[in-house]
Amino acid sequence: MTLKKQSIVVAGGGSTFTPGIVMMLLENLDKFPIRSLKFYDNDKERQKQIADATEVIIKERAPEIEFKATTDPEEAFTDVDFVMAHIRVGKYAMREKDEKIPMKYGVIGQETCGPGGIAYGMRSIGGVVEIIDYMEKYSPDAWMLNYSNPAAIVAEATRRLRPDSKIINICDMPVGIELRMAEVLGLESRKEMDVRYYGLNHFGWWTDIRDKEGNDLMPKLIDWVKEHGYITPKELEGASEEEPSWEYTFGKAKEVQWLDPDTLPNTYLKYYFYPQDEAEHSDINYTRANEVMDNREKHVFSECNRISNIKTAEDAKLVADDHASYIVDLARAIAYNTKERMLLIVPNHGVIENFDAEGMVEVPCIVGSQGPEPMTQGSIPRFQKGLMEQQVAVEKLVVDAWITGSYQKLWQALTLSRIVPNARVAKQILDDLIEANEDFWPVLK
Ligand SMILES: NC(=O)c1ccc[n+]([C@@H]2O[C@H](COP(=O)([O-])OP(=O)(O)OC[C@H]3O[C@@H](n4cnc5c(N)ncnc54)[C@H](O)[C@@H]3O)[C@@H](O)[C@H]2O)c1
Ligand SMILES: O=P(O)(O)OC[C@H]1O[C@H](O[C@H]2[C@H](O)[C@@H](O)[C@@H](O)O[C@@H]2CO)[C@H](O)[C@@H](O)[C@@H]1O
Ligand SMILES: [Mn+2]
Repeated sequence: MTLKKQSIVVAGGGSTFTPGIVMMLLENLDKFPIRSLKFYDNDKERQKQIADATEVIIKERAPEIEFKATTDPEEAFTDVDFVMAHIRVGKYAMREKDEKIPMKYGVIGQETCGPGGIAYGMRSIGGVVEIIDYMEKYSPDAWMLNYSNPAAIVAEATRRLRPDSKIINICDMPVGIELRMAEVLGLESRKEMDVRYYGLNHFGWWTDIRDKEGNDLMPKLIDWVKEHGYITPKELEGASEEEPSWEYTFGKAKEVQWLDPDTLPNTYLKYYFYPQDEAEHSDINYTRANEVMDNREKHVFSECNRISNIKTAEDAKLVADDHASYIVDLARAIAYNTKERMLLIVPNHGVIENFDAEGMVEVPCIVGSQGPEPMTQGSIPRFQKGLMEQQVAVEKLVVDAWITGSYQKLWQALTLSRIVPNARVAKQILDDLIEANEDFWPVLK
């Protein structure tokens, strides 16, 4: 069967993840053929560095694909089937502030969790909605596959502000963890596992993992994780290629797992269970944003500029990663009705029987041309229900604050977060964040 060739625009073409997505798309042309690939960004210079290298790569490896980079929305979003969005409103400079301002008050600053995530969410909502509107104006039949973070707040905002839009919010943290689970189990691929999982984005639990013969893989995984977290056997023997802060996170997962011995946790729960540990472990003068600027950002841009300068990508050191494989799986599922089973962020609507119907939950879905069809997860225990009710209220209050311009709602959101110790500290952090974000947030009264 001849597969329809797709037209894609990457929104946030200057993203450090764009090369990985390009490499993954080029590795999958047999399964996901492409006629046109465009980049869109609001920072021409940043995007140009990635685009110039991509031009060399495509000329050498897939010259039949029409490639263009632009900052013009009409040019970018006309005649596309998919918008693959991974923007970072305010870029790393603002991520650095998200991470350092809370630390002034002894509170962990993090990209998508707690005060850092709330600040990031207040910046992202406008940028993501703008891209949805461009897509619907210029390619009304297209789907938006959104990676832009903080996915939980962006998902709640798009549910409220664009309820009928064809947008799917996704996260690759479960993918990254499942890759490690597969290594622990000695499996060839994480796709040999069928999982049951529920939660909010960056706030969930695996409850059942089986192989294709239906054998229960949870006991072996639980035995490993309660001892080692998601550190793999190879890493345990000292053969780690992971960045130290990520290795620390995967190791910390064991202390998170202890809270519910029958499940396996998303790594991000450490921020909600051990916020003080995370603040003590963090250096206000050099946070994750600094690590990313010094490593991933430097590597991606220097490698892209090298390729552009020598005008060949023969020895390109750009790799497709989990982030990329997932978005191709999702695009294929929609384009060709593959009925792929994937964790996606969708409106609850009864998927979790005893949880807020209007909460955006991360659960296994069967994906076809009509989009995601969630798989019900039944009732959840009091512990997780209590945690999720509190966290979803934080996320909803942030969207309330953005929509209404309410200082009070945002103060409530910060105060309600498990990561912030009290209302006074919440207000101190809020007032600093308002000042730092004056170019990005709506005016709060
Ligand atoms: N969902 C997930 O699991 C997951 C995984 C990895 C990364 N991400 C997210 O992907 C995004 C990109 O990450 P990164 O580290 O590569 O960031 P980055 O700063 O390297 O790239 C983001 C790009 O977005 C552009 N941009 C910012 N605001 C824009 C706007 N309003 N319109 C168009 N373009 C805009 C920037 O100019 C930049 O080129 C971030 O939101 C990050 O959190 C999500
Ligand atoms: O601190 P960063 O920018 O390196 O990562 C923050 C993101 O971490 C998760 O994505 C990971 C993914 O889980 C891992 O498997 C691999 O693909 O790297 C990604 C980026 O490092 C998380 O899901 C994202 O939401 C975060 O933005
Ligand atoms: Mn994520």
